[in-house]
Amino acid sequence: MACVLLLSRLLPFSHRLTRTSICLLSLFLSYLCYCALFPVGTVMHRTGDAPPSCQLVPADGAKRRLQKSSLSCVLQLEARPSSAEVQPREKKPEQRASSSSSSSSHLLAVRSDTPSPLMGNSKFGNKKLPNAIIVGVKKGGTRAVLEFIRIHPDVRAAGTETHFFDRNYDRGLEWYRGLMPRTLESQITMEKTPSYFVTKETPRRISALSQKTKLIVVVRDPVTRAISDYTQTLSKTPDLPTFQELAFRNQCLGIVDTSWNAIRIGLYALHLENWLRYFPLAQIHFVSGERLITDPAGELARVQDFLGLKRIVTDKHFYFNRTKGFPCLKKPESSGSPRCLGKSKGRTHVQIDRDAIEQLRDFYRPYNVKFYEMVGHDFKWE
Ligand SMILES: Nc1ncnc2c1ncn2[C@@H]1O[C@H](COP(=O)(O)OS(=O)(=O)O)[C@@H](OP(=O)(O)O)[C@H]1O
Repeated sequence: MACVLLLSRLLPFSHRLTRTSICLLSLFLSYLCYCALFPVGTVMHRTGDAPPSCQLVPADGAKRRLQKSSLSCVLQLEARPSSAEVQPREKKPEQRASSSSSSSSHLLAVRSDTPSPLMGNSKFGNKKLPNAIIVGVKKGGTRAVLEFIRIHPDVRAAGTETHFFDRNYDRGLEWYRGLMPRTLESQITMEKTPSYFVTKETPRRISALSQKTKLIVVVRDPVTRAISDYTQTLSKTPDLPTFQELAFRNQCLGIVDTSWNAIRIGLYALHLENWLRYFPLAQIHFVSGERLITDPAGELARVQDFLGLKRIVTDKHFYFNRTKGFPCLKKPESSGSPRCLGKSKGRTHVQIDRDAIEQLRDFYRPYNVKFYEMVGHDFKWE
């Protein structure tokens, strides 16, 4: 109003203006003063409130989503730690492990073994250290055994290789336990890490934890196993030397390079000696990697017997997938689809010339014979 009075005095021709036009002008000038004193926005929202266009609205009962996703909305919501809906939840150790690409990437869905917090511990059990471990051998068929046995209702398994007893021992038992699924009292906890079989410290460490731990070793013709191992490494490292260059110190003289891991792993008798210093033979079960492919139900029957489980996994659960060339799990009755292991299982092997294969067969023969004697079973790797 002060502005209006001042203006009316300054205007020499005001007398010519009608009362109405002065009123209109004063209203307009009042509006200008008001705008100068209170810029747009200062009175729209209380501090801390999101603009209405950014508020969270319930959708589908449980989930919430942003009504509008403008950048300003996103920034405001990020600054609100209490808003659980927009905070990415921190991954649990087993989830971290599951999502990382491991050497044993597999198509079978890794089960989420951790129940939702709403379920509560009493109903869904506790995380326990494993009662049974598949300790080897690399490329023997360890993933197939684990995925087949874990369809048994009394078995629960860690989805990924923990490497606790070889690479992660310093992390401690609670770290290891944290990787395990929750189990009921009646259920067996399992894990598989194929490198355990050839790691010197592992048998001592497992026996120090529990001498009752049941051990499973999936063995396969060491020559085929070495070629499978090499094929896998080559798929990740294309400029690798040839198989023969790595397998022999001198191929003409038939001198095999036992320092190459792919060769060393196949010396089963030597590795087993180390295990027998800590565990009786009766506590170790050997699965034939070859029969696991031709008769998965038969091999799984023996695994269930060894673990003291009712024979629930039977031939009803398997079918032979011609495209894959391997047995796969049938569609479960409830839902889902048939499940085969992933692309890294059942690769086409690199072609190795017959002479090299014969030389390796000669090299492994005495070790194989010794191994058959030790375990009391002829695996017929000829
Ligand atoms: N049902 C079924 N489906 C696919 N693959 C099967 C199956 N049963 C056994 N196998 C054999 O498993 C071999 C891989 O062994 P692992 O799982 O022990 O490999 S790893 O050490 O975990 O990388 C894999 O070796 P490659 O054939 O050399 O790829 C398979 O021969």
